[in-house]
Amino acid sequence: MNLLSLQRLSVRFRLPRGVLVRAVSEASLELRPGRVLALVGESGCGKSVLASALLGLLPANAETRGRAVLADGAELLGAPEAELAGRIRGRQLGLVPQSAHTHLTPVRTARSQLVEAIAALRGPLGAAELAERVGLDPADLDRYPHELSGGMAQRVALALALAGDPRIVLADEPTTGLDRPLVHRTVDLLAETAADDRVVLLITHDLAAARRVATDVAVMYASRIVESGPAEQVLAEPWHPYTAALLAALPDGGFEPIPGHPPALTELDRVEGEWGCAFCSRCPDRPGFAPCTGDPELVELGDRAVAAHAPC
Ligand SMILES: Nc1ncnc2c1ncn2[C@@H]1O[C@H](COP(=O)(O)OP(=O)(O)OP(=O)(O)O)[C@@H](O)[C@H]1O
Ligand code: NI
Repeated sequence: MNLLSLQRLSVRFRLPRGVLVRAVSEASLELRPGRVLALVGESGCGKSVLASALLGLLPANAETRGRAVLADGAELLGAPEAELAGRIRGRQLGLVPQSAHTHLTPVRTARSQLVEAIAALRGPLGAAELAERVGLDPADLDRYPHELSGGMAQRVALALALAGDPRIVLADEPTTGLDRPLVHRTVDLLAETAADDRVVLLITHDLAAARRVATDVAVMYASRIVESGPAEQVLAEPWHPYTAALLAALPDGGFEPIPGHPPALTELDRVEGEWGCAFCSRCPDRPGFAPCTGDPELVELGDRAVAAHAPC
């Protein structure tokens, strides 16, 4: 059973003078209970836009296509704001923000913010129970945000995200700016959250953090998911040259940076039309200057999927 199923989700932004930004293209994902799905890829590839689409938080110039269906059959895309605010956000989908410290109101204790969230969302657990669930001493809830260590602030942020007892937790770059030990504690906490029969969508460009806790990985490049599957398989034996390049850029993968830059998201139709795949211009596997003859759409093979390259 899926808690959330994305079916060919696309998002584009309409800019003045008819310019279109293709931010998410045909993304399909299954979010299953007990799993941590890491959505990885370089900056600007569309990860946060995908999360915003699920939460109904896209700006007015955005257009969506495809489906995002909850376990009860509810469709998230295009759902009325009243339903999203009253029934979905916080209750079915919780959001762990990028920066826990700046997300908290500085002049109020953690407890008062948590109590308010529980009341607003009519959450089933009290503040002390939620604190315990995220490994926080309930006494620490009486601290003001500036009195919280980085680790405590992360735990408060997670407690806030869990206040409405959502089964789907979206964490968008929850480890940005943290030192390595705190990165580990934060993602371990998310993994514990998932073990509680929830699913965590961990959006990150920290592949090492993803490798630590993810059960599943989806790799995004220039608006498309180019590879997905069980984490241990995808990260040990990547099929897409972009996944391989990301792994080679890690310290223990050789520290080999990926040359060049992704194409502009306003240029993707042209680039894919010309080259078959948007990664081609950076692809180390590409023989000479022959374009990919593959289709950028995902092909499923068992529980893995990869954009079909005639090998780059
Ligand atoms: N309202 C908007 N109008 C036009 N373009 C937008 C809008 N919002 C986002 N974009 C573009 O969509 C693209 C995807 O952005 P997104 O924030 O999803 O990237 P990301 O993968 O989350 O990157 P990062 O790792 O930096 O967070 C970017 O090129 C961004 O400029
Ligand atoms: Ni290619």
